Amino acid sequence: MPQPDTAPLVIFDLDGTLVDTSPDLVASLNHTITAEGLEPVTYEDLTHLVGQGVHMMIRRAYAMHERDLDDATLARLFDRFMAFYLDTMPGDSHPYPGVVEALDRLAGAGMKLAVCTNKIESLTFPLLEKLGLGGRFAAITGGDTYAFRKPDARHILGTIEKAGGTPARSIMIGDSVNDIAAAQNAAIRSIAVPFGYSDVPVETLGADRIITHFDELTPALIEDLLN
Ligand SMILES: O=C(O)COP(=O)(O)O
Ligand SMILES: [Mg+2]
Repeated sequence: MPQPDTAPLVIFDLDGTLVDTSPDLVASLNHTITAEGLEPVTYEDLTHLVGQGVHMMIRRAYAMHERDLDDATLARLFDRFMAFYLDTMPGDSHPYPGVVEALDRLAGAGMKLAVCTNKIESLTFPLLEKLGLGGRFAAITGGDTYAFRKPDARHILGTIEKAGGTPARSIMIGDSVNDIAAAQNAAIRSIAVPFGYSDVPVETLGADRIITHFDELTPALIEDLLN
């Protein structure tokens, strides 16, 4: 049984929650697909493309343009995307307003922090490092850390275990259906943010709370949701 005084663990999604990566995701994807003669995607398209990693983003861009994509081309385009994204990282990507202050506030109150993202580790780790956020988390898990990823509950449960937390004292914060469904599947509390890349209104996701700015993310809110 978890002890009631176990430190809360606050788990963050990355793309569209902690960091606005949209300028660089769009630029890297367009660098990749326009070389194959496809029209560039727009920022509005991004909400339908992100969420399940780079391979899926390329696949969805091809599907959007009604173009076939064989496995060998996908592998080549993945390498092209990775090279460009890593080379230009962090580019224009930046933490959302109030993120750093919120992380300071929660850590200052003795809470643990973690990242659970479907972005693969080889992109997640350098991005967090380059933005100066890397050292703040008890655990960082990516879309390829396990053989499963959000919305699979085991991605969140694995993150909690790695961070030394307990499900009953953990809360997931994310921008998309993957995050809130994963939290529900893991039977933990969740908070949704409306400024990320959801393709549906976040009000429809069934999160326990919606915050519109990180200023609202306080130790008192976390304790309130966990009680
Ligand atoms: O990179 C993706 O496709 C999604 O990443 P996220 O889980 O951090 O939103
Ligand atoms: Mg996200």
